[in-house]
Amino acid sequence: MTRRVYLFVFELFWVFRCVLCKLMFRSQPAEPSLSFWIFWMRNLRALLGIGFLVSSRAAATVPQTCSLSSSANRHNEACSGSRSASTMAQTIKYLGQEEAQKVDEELFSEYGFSVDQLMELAGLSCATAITRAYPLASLRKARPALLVVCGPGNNGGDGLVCARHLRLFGYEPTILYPKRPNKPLFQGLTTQCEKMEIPFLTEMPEAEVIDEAYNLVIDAIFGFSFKGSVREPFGSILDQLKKTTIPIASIDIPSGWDVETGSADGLRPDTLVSLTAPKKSASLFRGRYHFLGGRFVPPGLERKYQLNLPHYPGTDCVLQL
Ligand SMILES: NC(=O)C1=CN([C@@H]2O[C@H](COP(=O)(O)OP(=O)(O)OC[C@H]3O[C@@H](n4cnc5c(N)ncnc54)[C@H](O)[C@@H]3O)[C@@H](O)[C@H]2O)[C@H](O)CC1
Ligand SMILES: [K+]
Repeated sequence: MTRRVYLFVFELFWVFRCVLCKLMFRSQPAEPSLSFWIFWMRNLRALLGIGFLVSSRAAATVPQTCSLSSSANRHNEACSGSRSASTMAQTIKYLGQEEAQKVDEELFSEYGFSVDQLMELAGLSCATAITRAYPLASLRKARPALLVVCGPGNNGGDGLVCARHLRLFGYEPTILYPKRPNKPLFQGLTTQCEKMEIPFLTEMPEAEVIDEAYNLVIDAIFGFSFKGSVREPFGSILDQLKKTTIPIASIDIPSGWDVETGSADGLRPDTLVSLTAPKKSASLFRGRYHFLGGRFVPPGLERKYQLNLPHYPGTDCVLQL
């Protein structure tokens, strides 16, 4: 600490000298090198760090300071260390259906989010997870073609957003969207995809055609509001998907699975992207990649539902579990 104070005084002196030279002689002392300035900034930051440490110790009642973003990475690293240590001891919570719906409702009613906001973040998380699990260079077919199957609720909306981002990431998604809700949100998302020149299919291809034409299927049919036995046209669509051999990436829940108890003869996705927090059925997921996405949970909501979410690294919107 004494060394840091000494350095800081020295650096202040240097700056003062520069200013003085400039004013008195309209000249500059030997130009400090870039490495000098980096050195100077680092130590100034270190000194400010000391100040922050002292003031945060004094304010011992402030429970969590990790959400401060601009106190440099050094602070974030310190937080991530302590946070991951604490979350390692507790395990991430797997939500039941009702609880998942309550968390969702509270995000809108108590925390002021809008659906399209969260859908955008959820869809971006899914697209990012897909780029991690299936990078463009790893795809087997000459064209980076993907099939995105969208259902009638918000899970389908996540699929549309995901497709749009994947298009921007260099993939070639094609969308099947057989039941389109008559709401401005979904109409807007559909228009955006059309304007991104993403083709829409009018009917579900046979499993062999899918295997031939695409590298991956993105399953955005049902999420945490799915209940009962599957109604048409989704029964036939899921039957085809079960027969495909290319990987399936499911958004939030493998479609057709009971949200809590899964399905013995349902889809077997290769990837699952759980949004906000995994649902109970995710414990039965046996694919290769399980990601957590939807990095938008406010701390109060996380505490209330004891979600024990793991720490997302840096600015990532997705985390492999
Ligand atoms: N908080 C978050 O994490 C967010 C998650 N998002 C995504 O939203 C879905 C949940 O959306 P919701 O609209 O509530 O439900 P679903 O998409 O699961 O589908 C409802 C839709 O499906 C029909 N349906 C239900 N059961 C059946 C059935 N047995 N057969 C046929 N059709 C059925 C129902 O009638 C509705 O039309 C969540 O999983 C996330 O993916 C948000 O995007 C952002 C916030
Ligand atoms: K799904």
